[in-house]
Amino acid sequence: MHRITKAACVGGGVIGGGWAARFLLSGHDVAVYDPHPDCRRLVETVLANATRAYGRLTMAPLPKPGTLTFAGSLEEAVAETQWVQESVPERLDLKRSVLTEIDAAAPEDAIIGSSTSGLLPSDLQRDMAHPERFFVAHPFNPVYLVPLVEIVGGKGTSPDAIARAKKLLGEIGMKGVAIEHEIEAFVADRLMEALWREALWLVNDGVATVTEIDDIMRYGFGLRWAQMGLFQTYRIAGGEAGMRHFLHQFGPALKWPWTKLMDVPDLTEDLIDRIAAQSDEQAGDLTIRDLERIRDDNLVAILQALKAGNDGAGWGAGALLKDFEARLQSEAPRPELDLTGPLRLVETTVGPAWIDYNGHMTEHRYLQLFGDTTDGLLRLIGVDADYVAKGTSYYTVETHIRHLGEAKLGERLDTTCQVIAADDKRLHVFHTIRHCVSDRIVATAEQMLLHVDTEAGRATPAPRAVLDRLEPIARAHAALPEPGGFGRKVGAAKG
Ligand SMILES: NC(=O)C1=CN([C@@H]2O[C@H](COP(=O)(O)OP(=O)(O)OC[C@H]3O[C@@H](n4cnc5c(N)ncnc54)[C@H](O)[C@@H]3O)[C@@H](O)[C@H]2O)C=CC1
Ligand SMILES: C[N+](C)(C)CC(=O)CC(=O)[O-]
Repeated sequence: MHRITKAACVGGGVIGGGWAARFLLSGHDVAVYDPHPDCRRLVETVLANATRAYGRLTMAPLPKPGTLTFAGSLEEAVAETQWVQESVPERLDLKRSVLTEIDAAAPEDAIIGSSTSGLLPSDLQRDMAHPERFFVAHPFNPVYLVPLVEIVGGKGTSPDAIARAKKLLGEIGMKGVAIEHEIEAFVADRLMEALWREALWLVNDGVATVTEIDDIMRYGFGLRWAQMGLFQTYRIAGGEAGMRHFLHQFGPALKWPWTKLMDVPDLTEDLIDRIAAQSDEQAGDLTIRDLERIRDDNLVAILQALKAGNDGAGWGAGALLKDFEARLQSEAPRPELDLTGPLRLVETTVGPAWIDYNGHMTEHRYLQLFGDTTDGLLRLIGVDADYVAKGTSYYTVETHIRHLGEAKLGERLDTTCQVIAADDKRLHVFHTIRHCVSDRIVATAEQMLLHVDTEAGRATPAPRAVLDRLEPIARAHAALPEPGGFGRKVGAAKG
């Protein structure tokens, strides 16, 4: 099966840069071809934003980023690639000629996607010698955080290309949704256009300002859409009687004059001036770069919240993130076992969702980090997802955390684990969280875990295979100095 080792991005603007970042941060090499003189700076700016966002998005060990190169020609960029993504401006003639050039130069087994927002794939592939490997892969800005890609084949596209695209998108944490029928603007932009048109009318008619419309979305229905979409949201709005009742109750309103959707407002200079001026006022002092960072932090927080949703099983885009993290965990190279000191197991960045009303990392995130550290140790001794699926695992039965410093937004932290003692049922560990830069200790945790039969809910001896990995660590750590704060109990000094 084909895997991506190198991707090419032809066109390195907002979207091409986003694709490049997505591939690079998933560990794949990327060659960008874009004749724009400022292309390198623009792609590197997108990559800097993406790297910052990824540091906050996931606790899973990210792969070593791929190598970014800027090719001097399209032919050079697409050489030895498995995926070529075209993201040049939205003009049929330009895209057609660029795609035909890509088709002539790319390796035989490479697949070719176009980022077009609405042009028909059959029109785009018309002049290609190998149209079967071409499809629309319509992404969403920022490509490095929003996972959806609409995959649309044209008349000449082979089902194999669509299947490969979906699989390869999964490897880079994206969700390829294949759309059977090719229509202009596909599905997402059809929906967004409808709303956009209505919003333009509301501004045009002086009913609402740009800020009011955005507030109405972000304080209201926009919150619902990110997690349940349109139909499931309305199903719930029908009460216990569900969708059928909802349709009967609100269906007649569709015939009332509630929308102007069928007409398109003229984008007169006057309307453009009005929207641009209101948009400037709305942004205030915030630059596009400021807004990008705010947007990215909010998207990260939303994705993390959705990952924790549905009782921890993940929901929607959060379930996808959870699967992506599981894949990263399983593919991460196992660290070299250095037994000369406590094991370094987790490195992470304090994300926005971790900050409390005191402006620093909130207490339950410490427990999360300590839990992730324990998980890191367990994976090292063979207790991974497959092991747990077979019916035994370790449960934490006691934890004592000491908070010794503060951790602020964006700071890098790492954790270590010292095994204090272990036998066939018990595992006694001492974890430490430090600031990566200053090495200052932020918190420690002492934990006792028991090896359990998860079905019976009772302690049971760990198998020899696990103990064979655990015991050498425990023996080496027994020779280390006792960590500061070990065995301390909670209590006010008696006066
Ligand atoms: N901006 C957005 O929100 C979204 C855009 N798209 C689609 O992505 C595509 C690109 O759009 P953006 O990145 O927004 O445009 P952009 O204007 O930011 O970038 C286009 C880039 O293509 C380069 N270019 C022009 N001719 C070229 C050629 N012959 N070979 C290589 N590079 C060439 C330009 O120098 C420019 O850097 C369009 O098809 C658009 O519909 C898709 C989803 C969202
Ligand atoms: C404005 N747009 C049509 C180019 C938007 C898209 O295609 C997708 C997005 O990111 O909203």
